[in-house]
Amino acid sequence: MGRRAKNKQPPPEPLKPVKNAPSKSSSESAPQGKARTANAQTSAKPAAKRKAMEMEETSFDVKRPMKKSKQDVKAPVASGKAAKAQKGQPIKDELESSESEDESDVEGDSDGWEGVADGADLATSKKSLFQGSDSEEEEGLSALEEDEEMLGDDFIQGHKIQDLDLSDSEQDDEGSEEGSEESEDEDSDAPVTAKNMEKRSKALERRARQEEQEEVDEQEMLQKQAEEAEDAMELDEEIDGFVLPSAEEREQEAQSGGVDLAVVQKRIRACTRILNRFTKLAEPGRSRSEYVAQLIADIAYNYGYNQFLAERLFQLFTVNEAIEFFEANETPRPVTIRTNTLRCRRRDLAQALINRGVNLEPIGKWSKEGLQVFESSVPIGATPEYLAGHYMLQSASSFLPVLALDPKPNERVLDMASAPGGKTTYISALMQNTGLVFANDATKARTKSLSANVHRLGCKNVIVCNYDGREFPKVIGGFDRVLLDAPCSGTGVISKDPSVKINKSERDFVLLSHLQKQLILCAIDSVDPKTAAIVVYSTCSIMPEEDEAVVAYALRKRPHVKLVPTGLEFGKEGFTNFRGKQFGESLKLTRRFYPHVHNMDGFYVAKLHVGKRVKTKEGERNEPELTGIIDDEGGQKGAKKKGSAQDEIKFDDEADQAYIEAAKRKRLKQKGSHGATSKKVAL
Ligand SMILES: C[S@@+](CC[C@H](N)C(=O)[O-])C[C@H]1O[C@@H](n2cnc3c(N)ncnc32)[C@H](O)[C@@H]1O
Repeated sequence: MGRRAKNKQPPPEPLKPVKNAPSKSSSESAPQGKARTANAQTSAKPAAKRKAMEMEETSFDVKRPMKKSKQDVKAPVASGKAAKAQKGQPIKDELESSESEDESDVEGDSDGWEGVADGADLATSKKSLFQGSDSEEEEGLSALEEDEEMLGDDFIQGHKIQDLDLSDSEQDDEGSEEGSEESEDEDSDAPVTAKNMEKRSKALERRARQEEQEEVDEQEMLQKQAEEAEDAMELDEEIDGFVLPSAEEREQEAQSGGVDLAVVQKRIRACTRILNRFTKLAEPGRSRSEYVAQLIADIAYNYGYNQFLAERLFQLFTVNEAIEFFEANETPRPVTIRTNTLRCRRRDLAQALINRGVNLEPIGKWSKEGLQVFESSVPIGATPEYLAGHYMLQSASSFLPVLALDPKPNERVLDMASAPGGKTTYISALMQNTGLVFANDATKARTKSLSANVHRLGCKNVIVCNYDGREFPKVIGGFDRVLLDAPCSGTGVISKDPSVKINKSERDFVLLSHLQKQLILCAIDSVDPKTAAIVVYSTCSIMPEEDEAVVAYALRKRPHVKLVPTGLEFGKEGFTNFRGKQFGESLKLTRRFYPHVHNMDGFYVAKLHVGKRVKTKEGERNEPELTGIIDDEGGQKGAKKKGSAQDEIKFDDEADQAYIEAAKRKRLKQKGSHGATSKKVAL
C-alpha cells in the first residue's frame, strides 16, 4: 500500500456513547507483554443509521466532477463505505471483499463502518498519516510528486462515490421531502388525483422504507440480545470453576515473572463478572476488595500499566467502564484536522484533499471547522494545503477548550501555556485575525514550533512570548479572556503516548496539581477586573487532582470567580466529590471527556467567570509559592526568575501542608549543598 494510510475508526460521536471496535487479538497469537483485548464483548457495533444521520446533518457541498443520478445517490450512507469505494469498486462488493480479506476487521462492518483492525496495523497507519507533519519541505514535495502520479482513473472513480456522500443538494432534496411529509400523511385518506398522485406515491415509498428499517432494527436488537445471553452463559460457564488466587499465590506469581496472558485475561473476565453480581457469584468467604485487587493487578499486567496508575484510573469508573476505558486506550483515536478559516473554507479544503485521495468527512455537527480523515493516499502532514496553512492536525478534544473560551474579534486574549499552538491558532482564527492573542509558553524550545505554526497559518494577531505562566499578570494583564491549557500528566492521551502507563507516580500528580493551582490563580489574576472576563482551564488528564481539585481550589482562593456552563453540547459532568474530597456542586458545570465514551482523547474543561475582585480580610491575595516549570513530560525544568511577581507570594493552603513541609526540607537540604545560592526553588 506504500504511503497509503488508513484510519478506519468511526468519527467522534460525542453526543452518544461510542464503543470502539475492539482489537480482536487472540491470546495465542499476540506477543507476551503486549496489551490485549480482555473483554471484547463490552464493545458494541456502531449504528449505521446514526452515522448516516450525523453525516447528513453535517455534510457540506463539495463539487462533483461526475454527477450521478438521484437513484445512484441513495445507496452509500456511511463514509466507511465511501472510504472503501475510493478504489472505484461498488460499495457492496468492496465491503464483502474486505470482510473476506481480513477477518479481524469485523465488528461494525454490517453497520457500514469498518471495525478497527488490530492495534499494530492502526498504529502503523496512523504513523504514516502523520508522516512529514514536522513540515519538512523536501518530504512534503516528494510526497506531492507521488500524489500527482496517483491521480489517475482510480482517483476519478473514487471521487464519484465520495462526492455522492457529501452532496448538499441531495440533502436539500431530502429536506424538502421531509418537510412535506406531514401534509401528505394528513391527506392520506383523500382520493388519489392526478395532482397528488406523485406526492402520495412518494409518501408510500417513504413509509415502506421506514417500515423496512424498523424491521431491520428489530432484527438487530433481537440478535444483540441473543448474543448477549449467549455471552453471559459462556461467561458463567467460564467462571464455574474459577478460584480466586490467594495473596500468597499472587505473590508467587509476581515473583515468577507473571503468568500466561491468556490466564490473566480469563481472570479479568471472571473478576469483572463476579464483581457485577457479587452476592450470586463470589466464592464464599472472599471479599469484594480481594477481587478488586486481583482485577487491578491483572489489568496492570495485561495492558502494561504500573500498578499505581492502573489503580488510580480504575477508581474513576465502574468495573465495566474501567475495562472499556483500558480497552479504548489500546486503539488510536480518529485522525482529525481543523480548517484554518483564516486561509480557506472547510468545503474548499475538503474538496482539495478529496482531490488528492483523502477520504474525509465533517467531524460532527458541533464543529464548523473539523474534518475527520478516514484514509489517505498522501501523508496528511505534508500536503501542499498543509504547508500552505489551510489546516492544522488537531485532535478533536483540543477544539473544546477554545469553543468554551469563545473568543470574539478585537478582544485581548492570553493563551498561557500555548505551544505548539493548536489552540492559539484556533483562537486567532475565531477572532478573524483582529485584536491580540498573547501566546505564551515556558519552554523556549517549544516556542519554535509555536512560532512556526503561527506563521504557517497566517495568524497576524498573535504575539509569542516565553515566560513562566506564574509571572503573569506581572508581565502583562488586563485580558478579556485567558486560556490555561495546563501542563498535565496526560492520562487522557494514553493511546497517543503509552509511556504514561509506566512513567507516572504519586509524586508527579502532587507536583502537577500544585503547579496547576499556581497557574490557575495567575490566569484568573490576569484578566481585566473591570470587564466580564472569562478563564478557561483545561487539561488532557482525567485525574480529579489535576481537574476538579484545581478548579475547586481556585474557587476557594478567589471568591469573585464563579463556574459557568462551558457551552459544550456534550461531555460528562465534572465530579462534585471524589473519594472523600468535596469539590462542590458547581463543579457539575465542568466537563469530562473520555476515549471510551466520546471516542476522543480524555480531556477536562472548566469555564470560569471572573467578577469584580474582592479583597480578603487581610487585604492580601492568597497565592501559592513558586516551585518550577514542569515540562510536557512532567519533569522539573526550571525555577522562578529572581525578582518576579512570585517572590512575595506566600502559600497557605492547608490541604497541601504536607507538600509544603517536604518542599521546605528539600530546600534546606539544597541550601546545605549549594550554599545560599538558591533563592530559586527547585523541588
Ligand atoms: C498541554 S501543553 C499545551 C498545548 C497547547 N495549548 C496547544 O494546544 O498546542 C502544556 C504546555 O505548558 C507548557 N508549560 C509547562 N510549564 C509551564 C509554566 N509554568 N508556564 C507556562 N507554560 C508551561 C509546556 O511547555 C507545554 O507546552
